[in-house]
Amino acid sequence: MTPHPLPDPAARHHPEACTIGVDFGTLSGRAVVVRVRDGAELGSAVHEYRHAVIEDRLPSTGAPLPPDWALQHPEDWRDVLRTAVPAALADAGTDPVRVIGIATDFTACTVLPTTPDGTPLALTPEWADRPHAWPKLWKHHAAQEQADRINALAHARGEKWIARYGGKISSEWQYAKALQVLEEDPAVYAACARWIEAADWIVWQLTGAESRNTCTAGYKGIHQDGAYPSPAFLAGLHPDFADFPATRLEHPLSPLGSRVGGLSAGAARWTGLPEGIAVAAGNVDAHVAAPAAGAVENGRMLAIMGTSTCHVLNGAALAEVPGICGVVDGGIVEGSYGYEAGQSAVGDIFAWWLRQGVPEHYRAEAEAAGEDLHELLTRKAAGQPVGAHGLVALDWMNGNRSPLVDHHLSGVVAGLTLDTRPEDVYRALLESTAYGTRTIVETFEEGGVPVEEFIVTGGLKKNALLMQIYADVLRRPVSLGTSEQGPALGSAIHAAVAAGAHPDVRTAAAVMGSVRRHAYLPDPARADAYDELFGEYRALHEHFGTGPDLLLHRLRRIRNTARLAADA
Ligand SMILES: Nc1ncnc2c1ncn2[C@@H]1O[C@H](COP(=O)(O)OP(=O)(O)O)[C@@H](O)[C@H]1O
Ligand SMILES: O=C(CO)[C@H](O)[C@H](O)COP(=O)(O)O
Repeated sequence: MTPHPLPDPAARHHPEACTIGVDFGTLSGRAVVVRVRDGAELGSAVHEYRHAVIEDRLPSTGAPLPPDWALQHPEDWRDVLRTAVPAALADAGTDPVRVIGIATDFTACTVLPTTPDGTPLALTPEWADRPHAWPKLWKHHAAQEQADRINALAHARGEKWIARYGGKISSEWQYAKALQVLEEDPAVYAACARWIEAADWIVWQLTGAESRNTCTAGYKGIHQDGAYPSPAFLAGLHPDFADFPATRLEHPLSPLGSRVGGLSAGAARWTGLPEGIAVAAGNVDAHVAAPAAGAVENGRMLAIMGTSTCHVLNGAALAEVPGICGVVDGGIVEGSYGYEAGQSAVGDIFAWWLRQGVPEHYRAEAEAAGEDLHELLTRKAAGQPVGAHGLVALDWMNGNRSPLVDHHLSGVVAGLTLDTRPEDVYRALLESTAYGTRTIVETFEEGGVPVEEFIVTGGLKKNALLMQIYADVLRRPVSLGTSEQGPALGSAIHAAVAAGAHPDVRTAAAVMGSVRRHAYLPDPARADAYDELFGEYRALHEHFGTGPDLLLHRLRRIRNTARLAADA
């Protein structure tokens, strides 16, 4: 077969030159085609993962999964490349020859064990029946016990890096998950040649060669000051864990926006793109969005609001802020310290209430009105005065990522009466996530990292009531990234840099990114009313989230014991 002619280096200067950004979210992958000279989004497509989030049963055997597990299927990710990319090209009507580069971003820490050539253990006949062989999605929360031990030992040994992660490493990140595999299925751990973020694995699928990016290594892999945690520290967790980084992580790290290879012939066939075009280093679905939404300058916090929310923020100086997810030099963009915090469930909380708390006649009403349930409940909830429902909720249905870093906490709704309606609870849940974000903003400011602007991107920015609630609760304007696919646009921007169309991410962001500043302004009267309710939220936060013997932990223990006994 005659190989594809390698792309003409001059192609990057063609006025219709474009790049592809592919955003791998929790529930779907989204591809966009973006013109590099102005950031115009020429076309897009979405592909829903066939297996969505695997929480109940292992796909290969049907065996029940233990509580707090969350897996995904690697073929669902490859399907995005085979379907959403060609569909986005078709939607754009773009000749593939105009595409000069592709970049991807992924949820993180979504991590999987592979063979030396990158084959997921989950897709091998020998290991497919073992739950620990499967990719652990970022929201896999069954490694909290391992995370607790990691944190206790890090503080006991005075590890310098622990302060870079707010004083606590999350059970959602690479080490707790890997330690859980080692302790619960050592054979799988032994067969694992590479423990790799899906953000890097998908790039491996595009180029045919392994690469590792600085973003996931820094925020999820505890790579700080040029090194991973020491063998002495790791041996203190488990004697066979001492060489975990050296054997399963070690690889040269590629900066964000760098070219890590050319599109392989196989990936060219999947995607319909020219073989050899630039492929950018992998990235995280939150951090990647900063250049798309005017958030590369220091002090501009970007909230990527979807299933969960990530708050990414650049700062001029290194500060040790308690309870954040992490700070990495150049972790968002070169030249700044990149800070990350987050809420492990936001859209997921609203989806839960739509599934469980809405009566059938509401569904019928929505269908008759041609609305989805979010739109119906939002419309019903919009008119009531602040506080009229008498509710305050804790947005911890999937644990608390920041600032408590505890995924065995759970949600609370206070103030329920026999008159409470579904839209009242829906609104209280919307508000609870705003209170959680205000707690994070205040944590950064108290920690010495200024937050001068609050910008939103992600699927939730379309909910006008939610955005106005955030402006009122935060007592500050809410700006909006204008793209409907912020992370995917961010990836396309990184692809443009990798392809040489722009010299660096900051320059590309100025040309290709776009933000609608101060789209929502706080209403002083509502903001005053929310100050009182935020005070009640903080009282619940302290009561249920801090202290030595927590009711929510006891309930989690009782729940898990009962479920495991029932499955035995
Ligand atoms: N109108 C809406 N108002 C509030 N939440 C919404 C609305 N529409 C969808 N959602 C929530 O958005 C989440 C999906 O966010 P999205 O950014 O599209 O995906 P991902 O989290 O995979 O990146 C779901 O949890 C869903 O419940
Ligand atoms: O922790 C993350 C980034 O650091 C995850 O990627 C994020 O929480 C999940 O993304 P989404 O809510 O868009 O599905």
